[in-house]
Amino acid sequence: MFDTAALLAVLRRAPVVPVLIIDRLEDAVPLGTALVKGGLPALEVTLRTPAALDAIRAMSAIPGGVVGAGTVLDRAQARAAVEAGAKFLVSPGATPDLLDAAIEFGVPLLPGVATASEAMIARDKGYRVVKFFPAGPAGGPKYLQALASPLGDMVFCPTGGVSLDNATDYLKLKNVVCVGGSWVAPSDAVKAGDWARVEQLAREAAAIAV
Ligand SMILES: O=C[C@H](O)COP(=O)(O)O
Ligand SMILES: CC(=O)C(=O)O
Repeated sequence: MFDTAALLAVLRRAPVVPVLIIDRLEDAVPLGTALVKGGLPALEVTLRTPAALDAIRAMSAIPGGVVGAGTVLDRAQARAAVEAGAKFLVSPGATPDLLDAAIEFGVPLLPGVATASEAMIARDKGYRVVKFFPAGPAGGPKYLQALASPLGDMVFCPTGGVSLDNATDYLKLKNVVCVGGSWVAPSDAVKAGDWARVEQLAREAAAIAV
């Protein structure tokens, strides 16, 4: 059975889960440290770059952080992420095999869904916490609000097009537990090694009040 409590324990630590694309391994620890210092402990390292798995390994040592893997597309990637030390997994969509694999591995998975049917497929496997992706293009807060009554026992982490400006529109919905977004780690700041800016963006995100 899927461990909903373990996933919620990670997602409830802050209103925002940073979605990270790490090209240079040497950026991983200072980037993660700035985010954690700013108040965002749950870090989603997307498996979109060759450095991602090593980044997860390195960032797992950051005090106060909880490092997970994003863009997990299949069972093999889920296994590799868990072996690298990922404490949670995130996917843009969900296949039945990925949903099963996370349960078998005993690692919390936040599977992506964009429709009621996709949410129901995850729900059938025991998932009650899912990612709404891509949140903005798929319909934004109004769409998600419309799912709250029929899918009354599910909660969402909207990701994709979320920013400091619109995060509250999602976070005030009763079926939203947190939001995900890359805006707290802009690629120009990461390239420049501007960790003070990242920490400040994290601080603003962590302080979002609903
Ligand atoms: O691929 C996109 C990530 O899920 C985050 O989306 P974002 O860059 O709009 O915050
Ligand atoms: C979209 C996202 O957050 C992911 O790639 O897992």
